[in-house]
Amino acid sequence: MVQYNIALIGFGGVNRALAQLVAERNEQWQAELGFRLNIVAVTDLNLGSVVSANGIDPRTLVETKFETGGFAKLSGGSAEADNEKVIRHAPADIVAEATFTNPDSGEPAVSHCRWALESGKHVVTTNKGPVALAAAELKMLARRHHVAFEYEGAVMSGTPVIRMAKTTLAGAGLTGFEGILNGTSNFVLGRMEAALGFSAAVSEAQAMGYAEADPTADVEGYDVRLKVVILANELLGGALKPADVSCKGISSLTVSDIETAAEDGCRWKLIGSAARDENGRIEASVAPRRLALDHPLAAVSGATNAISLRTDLLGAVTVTGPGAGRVETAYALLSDIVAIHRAEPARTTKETAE
Ligand SMILES: NC(=O)C1=CN([C@@H]2O[C@H](COP(=O)(O)OP(=O)(O)OC[C@H]3O[C@@H](n4cnc5c(N)ncnc54)[C@H](O)[C@@H]3O)[C@@H](O)[C@H]2O)C=CC1
Ligand SMILES: N[C@@H](CC=O)C(=O)O
Repeated sequence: MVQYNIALIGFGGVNRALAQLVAERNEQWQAELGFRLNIVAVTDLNLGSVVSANGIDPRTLVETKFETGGFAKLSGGSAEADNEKVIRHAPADIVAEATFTNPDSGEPAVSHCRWALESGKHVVTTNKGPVALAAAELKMLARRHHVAFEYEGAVMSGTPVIRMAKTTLAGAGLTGFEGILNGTSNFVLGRMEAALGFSAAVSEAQAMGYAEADPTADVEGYDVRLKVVILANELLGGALKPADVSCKGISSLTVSDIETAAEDGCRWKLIGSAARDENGRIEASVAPRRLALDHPLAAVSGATNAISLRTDLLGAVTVTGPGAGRVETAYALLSDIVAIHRAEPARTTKETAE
């Protein structure tokens, strides 16, 4: 039986959903994917940390109502998150980083990834900060330590974009993209179309688990800006920083703007885009746009995202699917683990007797 020991860093919506999936689907994964997951460590700023080489029961993790510092009550638990010690020394093969995204420095998530890679552990993350702001360093560390740095969920949650474009569209001549890349703002715009106020719509998005810890990042476009940087650098060979991407969010749009657009047969959408010109220069932006209803992105509703990848050989290839959500994003972590397993199963798997 192949089993990966996994450490969860940050125990909010996404990693909690991953623990729930482990509780429910390990047998199915073993049969279909050829491995199972064993949670050996969890840290969270509010809850503390817990480490157990034999594994922590995922049902206990998801079903217990922990108070602040509550992991101290578990065997091997502490009220302190102690991230560096846990990441460096827990007996994990894979570290799943899902703490909050810091759009300015990427910290502390960049350090979490760095500690894991330096100690020979694979990293899977949904956190946009390390990917947008420190990908070059973290990829170099991963190569040096013969481990993987995977981050499919950093863009469009569990909907495959980064790996799909890099592998399945290799050679198609990608020259640019435009898309709806933030589930919260698209959800908010839809609720405002139904005449709900801006703040109430944002509160609904928070309750659904779509929004960032600080939803300003969603509605001011900063989250999309990080995603545009990630896609431009990963898919168009850019070396963009957030400051290279002009950025405007949806917070200045009023219900009246939205009604006027509807009267004109249009709909407001927050669009992230980038294009490479013939000199190799990349222009990238984030801005609300009034789209005619027959535009391919106009019908994308709720927390759904969509991206049109412009290619030389195929024209536009459009992918649509969930752009946010706890389980949807936890699936992205699983897809990263599947990629690690398929790439080099002999490198890190632990063969244990059944
Ligand atoms: N929720 C979603 O739909 C998506 C989320 N993401 C990203 O995934 C990450 C996790 O998202 P959620 O689980 O929804 O966020 P969340 O806010 O529900 O959970 C984050 C958890 O990290 C913990 N945390 C914060 N700083 C920490 C630290 N220094 N050490 C240990 N724990 C710390 C918090 O206490 C919280 O429990 C974020 O970076 C987010 O941007 C990416 C795609 C979609
Ligand atoms: N807050 C983000 C979550 C995914 O990145 C969003 O709403 O899209």
